[in-house]
Amino acid sequence: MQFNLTTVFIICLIGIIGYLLNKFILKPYRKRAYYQKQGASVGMTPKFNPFLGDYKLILENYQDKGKFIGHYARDLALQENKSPLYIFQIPNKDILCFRDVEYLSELNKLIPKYVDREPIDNSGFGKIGSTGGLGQSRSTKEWRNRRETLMKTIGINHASKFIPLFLDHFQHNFGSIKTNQEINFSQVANTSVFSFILSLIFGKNVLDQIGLCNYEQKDGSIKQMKLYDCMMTMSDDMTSESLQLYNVLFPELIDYNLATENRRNERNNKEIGRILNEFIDQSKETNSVYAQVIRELKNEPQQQILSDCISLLIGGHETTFMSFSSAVYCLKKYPETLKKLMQEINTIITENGKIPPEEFIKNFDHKKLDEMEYLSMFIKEVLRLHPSASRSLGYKALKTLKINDVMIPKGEIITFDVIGCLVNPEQWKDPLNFIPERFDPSSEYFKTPSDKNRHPLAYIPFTLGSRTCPGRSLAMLELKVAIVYFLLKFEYQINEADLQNPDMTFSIYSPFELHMKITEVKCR
Ligand code: HEM
Repeated sequence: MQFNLTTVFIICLIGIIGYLLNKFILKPYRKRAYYQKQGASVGMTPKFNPFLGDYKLILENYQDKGKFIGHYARDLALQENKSPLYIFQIPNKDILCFRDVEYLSELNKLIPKYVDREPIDNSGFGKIGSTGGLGQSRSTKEWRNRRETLMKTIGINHASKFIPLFLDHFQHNFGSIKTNQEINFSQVANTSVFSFILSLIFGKNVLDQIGLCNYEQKDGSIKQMKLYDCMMTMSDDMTSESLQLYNVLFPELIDYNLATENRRNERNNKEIGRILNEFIDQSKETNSVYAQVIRELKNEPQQQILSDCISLLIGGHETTFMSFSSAVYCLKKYPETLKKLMQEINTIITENGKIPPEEFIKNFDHKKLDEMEYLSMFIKEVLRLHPSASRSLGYKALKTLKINDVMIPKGEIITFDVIGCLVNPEQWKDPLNFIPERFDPSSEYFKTPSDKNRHPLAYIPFTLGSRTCPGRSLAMLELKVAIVYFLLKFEYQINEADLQNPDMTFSIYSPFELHMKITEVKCR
């Protein structure tokens, strides 16, 4: 018996050691060797760090310099020795990132038949619904049908009908700010965008009608919270959890909720789902996105539509308020840009003093936004230099593929290196300089450094193809309205140290918040 137990123990130990060696050392090295053999088209960090892979650099940067994952991708993209693809090696999950337009173009032709959506990790709000939502599902016929219906309801061609609702939420959160008040802009923008998108999806005043969540705190005690606070706390929790070393080393802990913290996140996720379901069951709302989709897609299960709506909520929240923060930040960092934009607002919006700002805000004429060419270029440049999503969601190679000169094995996880494309020095002149005019065909910056027209895939803040962001039109409109609203209403200051910080940027996983002083409230 004694002997048997010892043998079993030794066999198990050898098994575990073998598993760990394979996972952390053999597999990643094999992957590197595979791509190294294929020549210079696939880049990788010069030295592989056993156990942590490229995550070591990210963690160091995150902790020591206040940098975050997006910076890592940007730094990589700016390296001199550029390759069109690179592998980003994190324990158990190597990801092949595309950053060259020709390769992207080839990849795009293979989506969705041979390359399709694969969630990179299983964490997050996507689990609130019982099934994967819009952003996590494979591109089936049913998915296409659901996506088209949802896009119709978020107003792909006439999103302007949501402007009054949007302004209501902005006025509610920004309206009471006073002259000389110091504000955490990120927080106010976050609340405004979240409450807008939640109302758009589930109905006006949803936040007042929804019940309290029983949120499980880190010490195990339950705190009753409003849905908004619950989701925000959870989002912060999940960001910090995903950077915890144990989750980095063993992503299975997140996938299968094996660590205590992940189990707690899962329980809180379910609680948010319970509150939303409860609300939907008793809601009489008929105009919300959810209600419209339920009416149109009678054969789809209610829980699938709820999951899809949550995809919209998650996809349309952080990305948009972070981009708004970047825009407001850039205006102070680049005063010439602010001057030009104010001139355009004076000429087109307030017609050189003829229309008082408060009157314009009350009767917002969205057609005037279409005339604001500089505003459009400004937002495009903000999304180029500060993309709120530094890379796409995950895709998977469904069979072995050849993309140009690179063989990609079946099962490989693939993403678009959004930030890498947006600062690609072959496509953009002075890629790190903020120049809105680069979107003006008459500007010298409109062309590539070799004086050619830019490739259509050079500009991909929302990515491209059949899985491109379904909220892009809504997002562009929201940003235009939000910026005009903010500039008509406030004068503000951002402290010099923040303006001079070259790493300050606002995007998913960014550790920064935008603080400012409101120096004048120009209208109520
Ligand atoms: C400035 C704002 C936004 C940016 C920069 C942005 C960017 C992106 C990016 C890069 C993706 C990944 C696409 C891919 O994997 O190829 C994405 C997907 C998605 N976005 Fe957005 N987004 C924004 C706003 C919105 C809004 C307002 C909504 C909804 C109302 C939204 C909903 C979604 C959804 C549902 C997906 C998943 C699409 C799919 O897999 O089919 N996004 N977005």
